[in-house]
Amino acid sequence: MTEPTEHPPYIDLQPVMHVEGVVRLPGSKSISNRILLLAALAEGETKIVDLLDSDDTQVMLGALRALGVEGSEEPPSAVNGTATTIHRVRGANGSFPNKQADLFMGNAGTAIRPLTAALAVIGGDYQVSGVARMHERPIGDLVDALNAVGAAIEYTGNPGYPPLHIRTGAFNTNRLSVRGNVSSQFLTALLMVAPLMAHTHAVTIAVEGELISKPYIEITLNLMRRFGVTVDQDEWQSFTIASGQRYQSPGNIHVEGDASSASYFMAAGAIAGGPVRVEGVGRDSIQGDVRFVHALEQMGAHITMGDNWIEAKSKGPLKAIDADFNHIPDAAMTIAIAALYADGTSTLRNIASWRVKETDRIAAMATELRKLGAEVEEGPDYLKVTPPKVLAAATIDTYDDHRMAMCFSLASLDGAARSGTQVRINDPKCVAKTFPDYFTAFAGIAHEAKY
Ligand SMILES: O=C(O)C1=C[C@@H](OP(=O)(O)O)[C@@H](O)[C@H](O)C1
Ligand SMILES: C=C(OP(=O)(O)O)C(=O)O
Repeated sequence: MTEPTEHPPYIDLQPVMHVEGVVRLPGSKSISNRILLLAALAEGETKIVDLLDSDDTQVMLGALRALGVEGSEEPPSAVNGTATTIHRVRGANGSFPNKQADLFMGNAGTAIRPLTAALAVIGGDYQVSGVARMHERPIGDLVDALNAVGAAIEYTGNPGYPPLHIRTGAFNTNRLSVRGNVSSQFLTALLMVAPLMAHTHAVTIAVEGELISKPYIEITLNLMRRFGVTVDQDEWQSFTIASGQRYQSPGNIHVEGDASSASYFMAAGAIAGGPVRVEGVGRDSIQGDVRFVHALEQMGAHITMGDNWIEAKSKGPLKAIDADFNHIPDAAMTIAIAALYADGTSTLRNIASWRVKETDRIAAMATELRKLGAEVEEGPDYLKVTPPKVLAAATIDTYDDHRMAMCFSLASLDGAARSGTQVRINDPKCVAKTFPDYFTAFAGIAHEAKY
């Protein structure tokens, strides 16, 4: 593997013969950004252990700092031989000290959506923006839900999309309604701020129509509970927050490893030998993406799980899969790559949300898989992948999408079938969104083919 130099335009991955090893996962992005906001809204100081350090958490930390929320970071320390980080957030108890701020949210959906809801409900004078792609990612369903009950949010660019201007509204409602078929993050955002609207009366949030990515709502409800707020759930249709509940710091809270980041190593083990073990998530995880390994099992991989680890190894060539991946949209991208090594055509269904994420992931995946020789059929909400007999060497474009870069590293895993051709990944640094050290971790389990 050629290590990247300063701002490398690409990284070349030599064909890998065998994978084996142990990877300690970085903290979960979804859990980290939720905990940061809940800790900021809570009463008391929260000590956060093993927060993810990546672009998405840095924008959340930066925004909270700009809003006057106080915090500190301790230098990493070793606990039982493993490096551990500690962040402290002093909760501002349901408000933000700074009533005016210009907030840059990068391309972090888990930051901009919940924070927009919090700013709208708390009130002030705030500008909220992101990178160019963030200004193409929808936020209209959330803005509509909030403005319908008295928020004062305006679009300063294109209607339906950031950037936003948020001013003080006048809330007096006990019922909100939100669409759930574009992103579950809108419902997550409303759930997280509902206690701030429920001082004197209960607040119910109704979901209009279909709700996608449901396991992420479970993460939200779980973490709200850890901060002292319980939600009465009526299936996936409505959520009620009883009055008088306030966020209280749980004292210490630990961030489990990122289950979506685990998917690349689990797939590597399933494709190219293994065993590969990830540490930091396991059967106790609150992240829906751990269910990714069930899809790998269906494809024929051998999976074992402990409370806080998962291990994957190959049991022979992978079998093609035809399944609904609505519940694990992020980890499902890894299945599209595992499909390159399967014995027939795989179909990933119900993945329309891919089109409004870091890039249009259905289009990007189809284009790049074809470069490797796969036959790909792309639909509005599905992808069909038929692998080639032998993967072609290719230069993969990553569209500023961390998951494109991480997924396509797995296309180097057919060392046995390919003599000396390589995969080039353009702009590998885009992995910094959630996993800055990804390529070092990948090199740690990858054993190159020798010719
Ligand atoms: O709430 C969350 O932490 C997330 C929800 C999902 O988004 P959608 O609900 O938009 O599918 C997922 O893709 C994203 O990476 C993280
Ligand atoms: C969709 C993703 O991110 P975001 O939190 O920005 O929606 C992702 O990480 O795959």
